[in-house]
Amino acid sequence: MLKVGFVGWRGMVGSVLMQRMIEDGDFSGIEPIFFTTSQAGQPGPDVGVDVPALKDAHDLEALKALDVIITCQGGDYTQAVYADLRGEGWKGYWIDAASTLRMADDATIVLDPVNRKVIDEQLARGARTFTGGNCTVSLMMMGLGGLFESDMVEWMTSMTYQAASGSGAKHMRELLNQMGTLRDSVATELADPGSAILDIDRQVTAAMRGGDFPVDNFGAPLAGSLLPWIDSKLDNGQSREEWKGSVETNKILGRQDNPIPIDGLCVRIGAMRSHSQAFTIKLKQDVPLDEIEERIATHNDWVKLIPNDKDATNDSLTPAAATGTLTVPVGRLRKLAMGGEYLSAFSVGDQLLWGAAEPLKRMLKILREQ
Ligand SMILES: NC(=O)C1=CN([C@@H]2O[C@H](COP(=O)(O)OP(=O)(O)OC[C@H]3O[C@@H](n4cnc5c(N)ncnc54)[C@H](OP(=O)(O)O)[C@@H]3O)[C@@H](O)[C@H]2O)C=CC1
Ligand SMILES: N[C@@H](CC(=O)OP(=O)(O)O)C(=O)O
Repeated sequence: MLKVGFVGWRGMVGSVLMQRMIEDGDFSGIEPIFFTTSQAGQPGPDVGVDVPALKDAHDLEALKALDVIITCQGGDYTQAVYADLRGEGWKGYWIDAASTLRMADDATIVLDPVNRKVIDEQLARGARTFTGGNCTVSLMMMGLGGLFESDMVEWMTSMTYQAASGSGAKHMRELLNQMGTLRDSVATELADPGSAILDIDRQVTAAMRGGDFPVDNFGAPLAGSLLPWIDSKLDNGQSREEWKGSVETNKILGRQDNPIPIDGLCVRIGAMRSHSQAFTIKLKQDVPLDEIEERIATHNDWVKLIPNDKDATNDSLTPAAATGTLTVPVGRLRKLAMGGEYLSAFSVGDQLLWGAAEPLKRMLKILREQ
């Protein structure tokens, strides 16, 4: 029976992973061992099978006894442990939600509905390090996988609308506190249908700019506003999040030698946990729209084509509709005014499911089938 160690299982991404594994009965047939950086010795979680007390996540001897380690603990933990573990000769499988190792030569980015072939090739070569992709990248590829599979894309831009959860649990709380503060600042006026909307707007703006507005985590108002920068700045003016869109997509597709140009702007908005993206896609040829729709809709079991009309779009192509589901709706498909080779599309997806936990969960399953 595979001995599988879980690190970071009680965090936000880890909790979603636990929930999905319990739902699908993934804990039966493995020997799960839970690790912590702060609660060693405490009882392990209830996952439907007996588990030992929590072990110290920095205890290399305990980690070396494992066949597989799945970590959702974050990049700092990976930095602290991975190289030492490999340095001491550990040959187990490392499955990681963090970005730290993604672009390393010996790491494979996993998104098996899109790149199962790449994963299988890497396994056959003896690869032992697997990482989940960036959330916007994985969600984009789940939605548009059919276009990549049929090699239709010459280049693409992705303009993102990313949820607060991508920054972590504290940020989700702060977004709600910001929303509440704004609402509370005009509670009296809102209760009076006769009050002037421009007065309400002035008060809300003053509250947003006020010294006691809660911005400790985001550093700026997000509720009632947006933040057009995610992650650090690179020398070429891209944000790191924007850079990932290109390098990770091409690595997932196994075409680093012949990359598809992909670029865009990544923007944080006041959604809770579903990322949205607007795409401009330059096709290699003027392919008819019904063929494009067919390719997209039949690529995997989770993509859902949304008709390009107002009711269907506002009903099904939103964070409110996609959150908590594995469905990746794709819509607003139409040819742009620039010509038949220019396609627009819009997609949404839960960034904690396909954007983080689900590819890791499925990679463990692939290992179990080996
Ligand atoms: N957030 C996201 O959207 C995505 C995140 N990732 C990656 O996953 C990593 C983890 O992200 P995320 O899950 O958001 O991180 P969290 O901050 O939610 O959890 C990380 C760790 O914090 C510790 N912790 C301390 N206090 C608490 C508490 N009150 N509740 C739960 N855990 C607590 C836990 O470790 P311990 O038990 O050891 O104390 C936990 O494993 C990221 O750093 C990133 O590398 C990847 C894709 C998307
Ligand atoms: N940066 C992403 C979340 C994330 O954790 O990405 P990565 O796994 O690439 O570090 C966001 O803010 O939405």
